[in-house]
Amino acid sequence: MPLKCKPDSNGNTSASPQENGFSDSHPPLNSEKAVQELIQQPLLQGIDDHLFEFSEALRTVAKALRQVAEAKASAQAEAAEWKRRYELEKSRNLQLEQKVLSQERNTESNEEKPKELGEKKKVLDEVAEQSERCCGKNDICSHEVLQDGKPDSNSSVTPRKVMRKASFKLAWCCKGDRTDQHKHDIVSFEKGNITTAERSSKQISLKWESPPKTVLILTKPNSVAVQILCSEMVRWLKEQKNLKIFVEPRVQSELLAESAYYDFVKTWEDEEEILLLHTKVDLIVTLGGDGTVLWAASMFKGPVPPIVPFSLGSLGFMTPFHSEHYREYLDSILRGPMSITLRHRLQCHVVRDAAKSEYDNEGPILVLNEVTIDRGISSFLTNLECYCDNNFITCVQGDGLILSTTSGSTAYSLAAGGSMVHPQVPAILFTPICPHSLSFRPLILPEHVTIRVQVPFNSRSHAWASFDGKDRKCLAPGDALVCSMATWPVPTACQVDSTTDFFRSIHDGLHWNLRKTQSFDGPRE
Ligand SMILES: NC(=O)c1ccc[n+]([C@@H]2O[C@H](COP(=O)([O-])OP(=O)(O)OC[C@H]3O[C@@H](n4cnc5c(N)ncnc54)[C@H](O)[C@@H]3O)[C@@H](O)[C@H]2O)c1
Ligand SMILES: Nc1ncnc2c1ncn2[C@@H]1O[C@H](COP(=O)(O)OP(=O)(O)OP(=O)(O)O)[C@@H](O)[C@H]1O
Repeated sequence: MPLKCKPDSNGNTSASPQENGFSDSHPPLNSEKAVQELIQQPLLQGIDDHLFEFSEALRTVAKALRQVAEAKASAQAEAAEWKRRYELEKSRNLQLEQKVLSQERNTESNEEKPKELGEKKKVLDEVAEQSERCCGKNDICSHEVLQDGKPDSNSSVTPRKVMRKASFKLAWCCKGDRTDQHKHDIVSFEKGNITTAERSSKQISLKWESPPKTVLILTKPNSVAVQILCSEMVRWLKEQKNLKIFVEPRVQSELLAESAYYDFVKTWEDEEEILLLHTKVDLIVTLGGDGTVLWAASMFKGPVPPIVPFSLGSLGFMTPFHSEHYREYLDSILRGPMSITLRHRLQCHVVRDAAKSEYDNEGPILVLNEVTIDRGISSFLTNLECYCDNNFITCVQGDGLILSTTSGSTAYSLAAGGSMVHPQVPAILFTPICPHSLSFRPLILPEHVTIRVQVPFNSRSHAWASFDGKDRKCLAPGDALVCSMATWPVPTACQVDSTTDFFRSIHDGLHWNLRKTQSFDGPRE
């Protein structure tokens, strides 16, 4: 029976002795019922306390287990990356050693001529130079990343015989400086002063070392204009440039339905072949809007060949090439050099509380724009605990949170009040969606951090994660999303250079800060 409360002289409420069954005239122990209540009351209280403590302890253990699982997964990912680099370096060295050996076999006498000695030294120097040239450590070496023609050593896919890819070099350059050396020093110490020796993100230029031979064309579905341009472009690339052409199975069927002439166009049959596409394709052409660029990037879970995005959508923030001039553009790109934007991607893991020590078995998801955690169809506020390198950032109470790349800064993050950031800036944007607070400002975090977004155990509702606006996944209370910068960027060709293209997009695409100019014929100081 619930106890009724009445206020005392101080206004506090307490149960009266009569109402709680204990009165002066009937001492408590005289009543069997009262005895039962007396015995049970402190006992229940004790059990509740113990249960509470026990559940708190369980939560702490679960949290510790989750942290261990996260640390383990990130160590495993790092180890796999080191292993991949090691294998790559080993096979490179082996190739070069074999080159030296075959040269030695060709030498007729044991007395090597000075010229041969010189050549041998050159090859050995090449070995040394290559191992020095790669960024090593934790840097992303564009040479290694983009010239990598080998399937991922972790991949479960059996490597098949692959075509040779065109090789190329990437070089940082700024106005007046077209050096093609990799430079890694960010600071130098001169007379005790710290100075910036080299900027990390200069304009990047791609120079082919051998001509590209294979092009993959990806198209927006369901568009007649795209279909017409695609068949015209395929014909031109084959007849004028003699290139091998890959398209999606859907597009191959469309082309063959149009004419049997297109029987030279190649495609793939299963997911395994898609995983190996980066070893065959020198260049990707996209025909559509930004969504088609996102689609192209999502097909490549590892290295991505350079993308040339032609604009056949309405906004086209990442598609600077106008389709009507495709011949001139492709002509110049196939000859090289071309400016590229290395667009960073985020790598996301869903950590299930139910699995405790296991990452979601679907593996990491790479996004070019953003990962969004929102309330889905639930009408409750989302309640998301956010950590940056295990430091508590804040609890997002609102419609959700966007973790965006700088390329995605002009997409959903912008609509939620985030800053627009040049795509070459290496950073992660932390932008709340409709936060129910007056002081929540968006953040921009450095590229090296790991962000964890946790749905609390006591959350009233589930949250939903979506990746570049697709593949929604439910996050139950206790689940978390862990996000960090991915190793594999997306190189997109620039029409002019990344800065000119960026400003052109925000002016032409978003009409940024457009206002009628004030007339000059008003009052003056
Ligand atoms: N409120 C919003 O602004 C909102 C809501 C949901 C999704 N989105 C964005 O849509 C993206 C998916 O694009 P889609 O084409 O597949 O879906 P979509 O067809 O719904 O198009 C979304 C719009 O966002 C634009 N867009 C996409 N990426 C951009 C970028 N990096 N910079 C500037 N604009 C960009 C596209 O051009 C398009 O106009 C998501 O990654 C998300 O960023 C935005
Ligand atoms: N090759 C493809 N296969 C399947 N879906 C695709 C493919 N290319 C694009 N899409 C999807 O089609 C949708 C529309 O594509 P896209 O954004 O390129 O065109 P758009 O909407 O006309 O352009 P804009 O947004 O600039 O108006 C996107 O959701 C995208 O994910």
